Amino acid sequence: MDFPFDVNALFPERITVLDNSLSAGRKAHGRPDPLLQISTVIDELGKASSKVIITVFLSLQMSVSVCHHVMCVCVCVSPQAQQLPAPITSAAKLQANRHHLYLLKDGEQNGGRGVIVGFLKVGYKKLFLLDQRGAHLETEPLCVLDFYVTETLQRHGYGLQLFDFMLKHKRVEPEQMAYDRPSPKFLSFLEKHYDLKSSVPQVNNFVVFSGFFQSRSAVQLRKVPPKKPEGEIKPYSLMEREVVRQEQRALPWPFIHPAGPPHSPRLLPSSPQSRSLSVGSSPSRAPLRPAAAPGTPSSQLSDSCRAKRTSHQGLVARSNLYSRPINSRELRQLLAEEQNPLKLPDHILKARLCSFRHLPPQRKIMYRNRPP
Ligand SMILES: CC(=O)SCCNC(=O)CCNC(=O)[C@H](O)C(C)(C)COP(=O)(O)OP(=O)(O)OC[C@H]1O[C@@H](n2cnc3c(N)ncnc32)[C@H](O)[C@@H]1OP(=O)(O)O
Repeated sequence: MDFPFDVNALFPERITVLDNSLSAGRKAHGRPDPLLQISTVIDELGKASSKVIITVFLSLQMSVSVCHHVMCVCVCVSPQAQQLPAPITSAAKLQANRHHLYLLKDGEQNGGRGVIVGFLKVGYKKLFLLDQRGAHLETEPLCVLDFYVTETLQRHGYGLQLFDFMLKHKRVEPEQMAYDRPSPKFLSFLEKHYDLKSSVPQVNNFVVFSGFFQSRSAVQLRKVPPKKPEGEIKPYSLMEREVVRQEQRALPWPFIHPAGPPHSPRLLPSSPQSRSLSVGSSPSRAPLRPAAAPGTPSSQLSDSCRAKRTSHQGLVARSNLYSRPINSRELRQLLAEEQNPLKLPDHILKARLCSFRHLPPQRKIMYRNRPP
């Protein structure tokens, strides 16, 4: 790839390592690095590399379209129109990340001004990977993120020169690295030059080879902590108990009881109507639902609830006539009187009696003294 400026002046070395400073090392002729030109080189290489990806993407897409919808093959005119990915490599992205970009030039070409042959971009990434046994590991390997050699110069050994340089520079072995969506050419390259062929299946786009997990120390591979053990998670039963406690606190007197024993069966706890079945006074909150039309099933239900509530208020009022805590027989009697003809189901009656029996003495006194 040639440029309208002197590549040799810009990049004195055969292979230049660029980082987020976009500095090419030695400054040519005492001048500051021509950032704009370096940015142009990176951007153009990034675009060229992404074209390869886009071509693969489009050919895959076309073949899928042809297979499944013979009549609906869409011709893609521009990457933007197809919402294809932006170049993986650009000057701006390099500046924004802690990656390293290796640039290979051929200084002899282009009338001695040199051409850019290709580039390789690497960087560390936090990855969750599966080992051969399927265990999740948190890793942060050096990853190959982008790799490109100009079309006309491929299969001339330039890729190998770049890759070998990077391995020495980073002091890393090929099997210790992860590869971000490697193309078939790149996979073939890795197999040919580094004998990397058996990859360990992953659920993300990264490819690692079998040596990856053996060659890493325990420090580099951190097992992803297992899901919280059951004991640490607040069990549902406890949460429910907490809810019950809150409900008990919220239950209007006298049907609350302080601890332990069974109490009124919970009937649709979220429904104000079901709540009012077991209360002795009107709900303090405004109704959550609009009033139902008369004659509808829900209006019948609320009528029945209202009647029951009135009945309970009556029960409270009558119990206040006693000058001592009433016993269960008396309560039963009161209930029978108050509920008639609205007979409470046995289990509710039983629960109420039970609830009453467990009222502490002071509550019973309050019960007695409570105004109607
Ligand atoms: C994580 C990523 O970056 S994935 C994207 C990788 N990049 C690409 O696919 C872009 C297009 N391809 C290229 O730019 C280059 O082919 C690279 C970077 C993959 C390899 O660079 P090269 O200079 O071609 O590699 P080099 O000459 O050192 O090695 C040649 C070997 O690479 C593989 N290879 C290179 N080109 C091809 C090709 N067209 N078809 C199949 N295999 C190929 C082969 O194994 C080849 O050996 P062979 O010729 O004996 O079959």
